[in-house]
Parts: sequence; C-alpha cells; structure tokens
Amino acid sequence: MTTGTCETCNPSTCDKTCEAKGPTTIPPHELSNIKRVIGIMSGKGGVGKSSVTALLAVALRRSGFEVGILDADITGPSIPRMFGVRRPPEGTGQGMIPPQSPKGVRIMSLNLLLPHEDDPVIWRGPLIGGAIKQFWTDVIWGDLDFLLIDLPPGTSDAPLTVLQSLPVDGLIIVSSPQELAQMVVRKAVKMAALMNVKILGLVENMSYAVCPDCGKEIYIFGPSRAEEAAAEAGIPLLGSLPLDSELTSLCDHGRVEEYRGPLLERVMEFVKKMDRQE
Ligand SMILES: Nc1ncnc2c1ncn2[C@@H]1O[C@H](COP(=O)(O)OP(=O)(O)OP(=O)(O)O)[C@@H](O)[C@H]1O
Repeated sequence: MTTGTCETCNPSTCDKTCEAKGPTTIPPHELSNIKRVIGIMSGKGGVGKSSVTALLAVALRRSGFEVGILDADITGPSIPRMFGVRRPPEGTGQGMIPPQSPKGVRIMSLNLLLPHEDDPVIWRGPLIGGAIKQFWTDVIWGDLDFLLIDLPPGTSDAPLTVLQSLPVDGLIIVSSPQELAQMVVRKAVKMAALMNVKILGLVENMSYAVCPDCGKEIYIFGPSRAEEAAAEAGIPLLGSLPLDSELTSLCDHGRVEEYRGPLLERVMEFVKKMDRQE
C-alpha cells in the first residue's frame, strides 16, 4: 500500500497498518458540522445492530443531542422503517437535506430514494461504496452531536469503505449470545484494529427474556457470554440487552421513538459509559 491510496488496499495483508487512513478520509459536505461519528457493527446478520442503532439515536435524542443516522446497510436497510420515515431527502442546488423522524432524528438511507420500500438493491461492491460516500459528502447533515452509522453485517466491502473513507471516532460491536456470534465478534474486532479504529465496546443483544409473570430472567440461548467475549476480544463490555417484544412491534410499525421499555435505560447507560471514555 502506498500512502494516500488505500482505496484498493487489502487491510489484512497490508503491512503498513493503514497509516494512509488519515489522509484519505473524505471531508463531509461543507454545510455539515458533525462532532462525533460512531459506527455500529456486527460480525453477522440479524443480531439486532439496526435496533441498537435506533435505540442509541432515541436515547441520545431524549438526552437533548442532535442526532443523525447514516444507513450504510445499503442492501438491507431497515432504519427508515423503524422510525416511520418515508419522505425522500429534499434536493437543493447544494446537496440533499435528510428527512427527520417525528422526534427530529435526521435519516439518510437508500430506501428513501427507491420508488418502493421493498424494491431490492442488487448492486456490486463499488456502487454500494459510492452510495455510502455520497451519503457523507452530498448530504447536508447540518450541526450534529452524533452521526450514527448503521453498518452492514460482516467485514465485507461496505464496512471497509466506511472505515477507510469516513472519520469514524469509535465503533460499537453488537453480538448475540450464541457461540458463533462470539467468533465473528473477534473478526470484527480484528478488522477494526487493522483499520486503526477505536472500539467503544461490545453490546450483547437478545441476551435473555424476562418472564412477564414472575420477572425471572430466562437465558434462551444459554448463559450470557458477553463478559467472556469482551474480555477475550480485549474490549469493554457496554452491557447486555434483553429481548422485548414491545421493541419488535414498535420497530415494525415505525414507532421506535415511542419505546420506553427496559432496553432504553440500558442504552442510556452505554451512552454514559461512552462519554466517560472520551
Ligand atoms: N432486544 C430485542 N428484543 C426484541 N426484538 C429484537 C431485539 N433486537 C432486535 N430485535 C428484532 O430482531 C429483528 C432483527 O433486528 P435488526 O434488524 O436490528 O438486526 P440487524 O442485526 O440489524 O439485522 P441485519 O443483519 O439484517 O442488518 C428485528 O425484527 C428487530 O425488531
């Protein structure tokens, strides 16, 4: 790899540990003033990465922060649906103004540009990477305290584009209690290390269910491995989240901002832990 051109670099074989990463990050739109960029990543699909992104946005917004979500999960976008946002961004001569959720979270997702929400996006890697970069360079995010990036699962082209081209301040890794998910956490952690991106911590989602009658915690997928997985990967554990069918239902109906259940308090705690790390 030569300094300044890490676009085509393979970080797992590059011996320079991405020292070119700094110079190649691209500037945001000139009318965007973003204080912190946080990526939400998972080693594998379906562990609740988008739900954790949405809850983080809700928690931050309720704490009075200006928040945006860049949905980089181009082929499987779910953020607009969770927030009930269908309006496309407003195009101006200068760029795109992202639509806002009812509570004021600014959202940009490819789904907002498609004629129908269920139209598939059958794109190859370079096109996907190009779209993600445009959501950074061509979207007028305005003044944001936090831009959350919902990354596609795994360690493929799209997360690589984000980590190489956008100035990500920290990553949150979402996992579920199954052993397989732990193995892929280690992959995600190694990728972040290769890209020199700080990991803010691990969140174990769907860790347990709470019995509605007696309040007992039931470990459906077996005992939580969150502490063990975080220690093994050498990253802080932000916490474990229970299963809550109210969250599923509100996400399905575009009303995640109305959620007031137990996961939100936990996510508020992550936010405080993240702040203490700064
Ligand atoms: N803690 C939870 N309690 C109840 N339902 C949950 C929880 N976390 C996620 N879900 C539900 O599980 C499903 C998958 O979640 P989500 O879309 O957030 O996963 P993901 O990891 O982003 O998936 P993908 O890999 O497709 O991007 C959704 O229907 C969501 O509402």
